[in-house]
Amino acid sequence: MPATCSACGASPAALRRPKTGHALCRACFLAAFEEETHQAIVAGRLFRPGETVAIGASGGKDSTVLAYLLQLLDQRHGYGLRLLLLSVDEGIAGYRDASLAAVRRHQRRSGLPLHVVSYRQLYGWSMDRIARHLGPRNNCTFCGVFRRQALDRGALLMGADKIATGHNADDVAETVLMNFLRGDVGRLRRGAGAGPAGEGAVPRCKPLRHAYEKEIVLYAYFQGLDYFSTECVYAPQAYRGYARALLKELEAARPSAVADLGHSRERLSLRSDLRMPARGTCQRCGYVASQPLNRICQVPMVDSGSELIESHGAQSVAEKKKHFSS
Ligand SMILES: Nc1ncnc2c1ncn2[C@@H]1O[C@H](COP(=O)(O)OP(=O)(O)OP(=O)(O)O)[C@@H](O)[C@H]1O
Repeated sequence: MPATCSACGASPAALRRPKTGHALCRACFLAAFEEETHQAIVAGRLFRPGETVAIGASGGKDSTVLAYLLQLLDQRHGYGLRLLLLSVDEGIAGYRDASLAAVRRHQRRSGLPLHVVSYRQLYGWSMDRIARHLGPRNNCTFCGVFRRQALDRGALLMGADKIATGHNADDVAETVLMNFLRGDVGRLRRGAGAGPAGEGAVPRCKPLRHAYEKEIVLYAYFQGLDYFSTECVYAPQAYRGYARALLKELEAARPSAVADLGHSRERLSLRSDLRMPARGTCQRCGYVASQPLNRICQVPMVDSGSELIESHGAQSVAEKKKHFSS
C-alpha cells in the first residue's frame, strides 16, 4: 500500500478501498463513503422532505450503518426526514434476541424512536416453532415472506411513508445470481432496484445498494459502531449461501463483479411477450399475493393449528395495535 492517501496526499493511507482500489486515509474514506451514499439518495430520489422513514433495524452491520448514516446525512444535508427504527423479532432463540440487544444499544445512543413487532404477536407463531414444523429446509423463504409483511405492518402502524433497508451491493448481486440460477424472471425484473419497490403496502428503498459489504464493515469499524455479527441459525440451509460463495469467488477474480451484477439486472431487457406473475391480494389475509393465498396463508402447518391463520387474518388493525411495543 502507498504510504500516503491518494485523495488528500497528506495523511498516511489506512486502507485500500475494495470497490475502487484507491489507497485512502481514514478521514478520506469516511468522507467518500458518506458522499457516495448521499449521491445515491439524491440521484435515486429516495426521500421527500417531511417523510417519515422506518429504518429496518436488524442489529447487523448494514442496518446499523444505514441508521447511523441516514441520521448523519439528514442533519448534514437537511433532508427533513422523521427517522424511526423498526425491528422485527422473528422469535429465533440465540440469534434475534442478541441482535435486538444491539438495536436497543443503537437506539439509546442515537435517540431515534424504536418499535419492535414480533411474529408471535402478529401471527401467533415464532420462527423457531415454524422451523420445528417445516424441518431444516425452506425456513429462510418463509421467514423472508413473514418479515416482509411484518415490516409493512409495523411501518403502517408507525405511520411511516417509506421503509429503508440496509441491503448492500453484495445482497443485490447475490439476489441477481440466485434469480438467474432459478430462472425467476419475475423477481429479476422487480427485485434489485433502489426502490420504491412495487411490492407490499409501504414503498421501500435501499440507500446502500451500491455500497460493497466490505466497505460497510470498514465504515462501521472506523466509526466504532456496535453491531451484532453472528449468522442466523437457519441461514446455513439457505440456497442464497451458494450464490454468496459463488459471488465471493467472482469478486476475488474481479472486484467489480459485485457492482456489475447489479448493473446487469438494471439493464436487462425481457421479451415483451413474457407473462409476468399477476400481483393481487390474498383471499384470506388481504396482503400482497401472486396466488389466491399468499405464502404465509399457505404454510402447511395451518392444518395442525388454525392459530396462525386466525391471528394473521382475522384480527382487526385496532386489535393488532395493542400487540406492538415501542
Ligand atoms: N429482523 C429484522 N428487523 C428489521 N429489519 C430487518 C430485519 N431483518 C432484516 N432486516 C432489514 O433487511 C435488510 C437485509 O436483511 P439481511 O437478512 O441481509 O440482514 P442481516 O444480515 O441480518 O443484517 P444487516 O443487513 O443489518 O447487516 C437489513 O439490513 C435490514 O434493513
